[in-house]
Amino acid sequence: MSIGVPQRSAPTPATDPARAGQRWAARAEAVSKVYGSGETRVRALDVVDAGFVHGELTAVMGPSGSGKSTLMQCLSGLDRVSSGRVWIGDQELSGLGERALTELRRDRVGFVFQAFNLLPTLTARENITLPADLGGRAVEADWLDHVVDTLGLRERLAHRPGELSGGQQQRVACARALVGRPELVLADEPTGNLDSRAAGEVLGLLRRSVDDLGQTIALVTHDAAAAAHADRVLFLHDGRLVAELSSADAGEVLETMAGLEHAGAEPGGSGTPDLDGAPVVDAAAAEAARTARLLRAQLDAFIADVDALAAGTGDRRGAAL
Ligand SMILES: Nc1ncnc2c1ncn2[C@@H]1O[C@H](COP(=O)(O)OP(=O)(O)OP(=O)(O)O)[C@@H](O)[C@H]1O
Repeated sequence: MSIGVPQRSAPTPATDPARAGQRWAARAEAVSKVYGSGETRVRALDVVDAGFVHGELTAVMGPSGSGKSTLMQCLSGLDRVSSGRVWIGDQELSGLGERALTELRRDRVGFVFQAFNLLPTLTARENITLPADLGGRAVEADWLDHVVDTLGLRERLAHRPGELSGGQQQRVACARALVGRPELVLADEPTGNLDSRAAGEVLGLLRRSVDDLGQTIALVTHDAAAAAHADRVLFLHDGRLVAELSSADAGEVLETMAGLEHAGAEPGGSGTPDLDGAPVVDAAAAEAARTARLLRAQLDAFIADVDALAAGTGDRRGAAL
């Protein structure tokens, strides 16, 4: 498959006739995201149209710096788009204030990251129910049982993270993301810290959570074997959506990635400077900024919960902590 570098992304998901009637868990329409200004200006996303079909596992691939994490952050409202529109289900994000965005993230989006982000002093069960406990929502016991059994965690519920393997910790993080039945789970390099056996286990359970639990998952990965678990694979290059594969095997994914790198992406590179000769933004700094934004969002959620508690609507916090 040969990959050119098009001037614009693939057809708008909402208007593409081939996609008529699809139910979108999330979509981005003509989304651009620009970081910085002047010489350090970087166009991380450049008029991207991308949709995530309800009940499917969609992988997002592309060379380093191609905009994968930025797309995930814009989709989840962790970052504001510079232009374009984003929906979670039928809720458009652009008109929402910070508090409404925080609540939408908490109630309708589940996150799984490379670092498992479990609280070390809580048991696996307490970690899984923490978001619901913080939000003052009851956990449906039958659903919790179903998720725990699907993920093979029944025997580990009383263990703390330090007593679990990396793969088991990531399964707990997946259960935490799934138990609230979010519209969308965003999994950003969830197997990046795992050995190949544990990675295979986690990918298998993400697949089962789509097939058996009806979940919608967006999976950011560098690994062609991981992307081969997906129903569709979207490829970003220089901030643009440049290719899409359905039910691809690892060989087809690798071939497409090779085409992208041949088209001029920097493997392991660190940016798409907007101006010729502009300084390249340091990837570690971008990662630190991303972590800071995530922590900020968690803090916002915490503050919103405290406000709810003060208003008498969030009475389960004490039980969790
Ligand atoms: N907060 C930020 N400030 C400035 N530039 C940023 C910021 N976040 C990302 N970038 C830049 O935007 C571009 C896209 O970054 P992004 O992290 O989305 O890429 P990626 O495809 O996820 O890369 P990787 O595979 O290395 O994680 C890069 O050039 C990056 O340096």
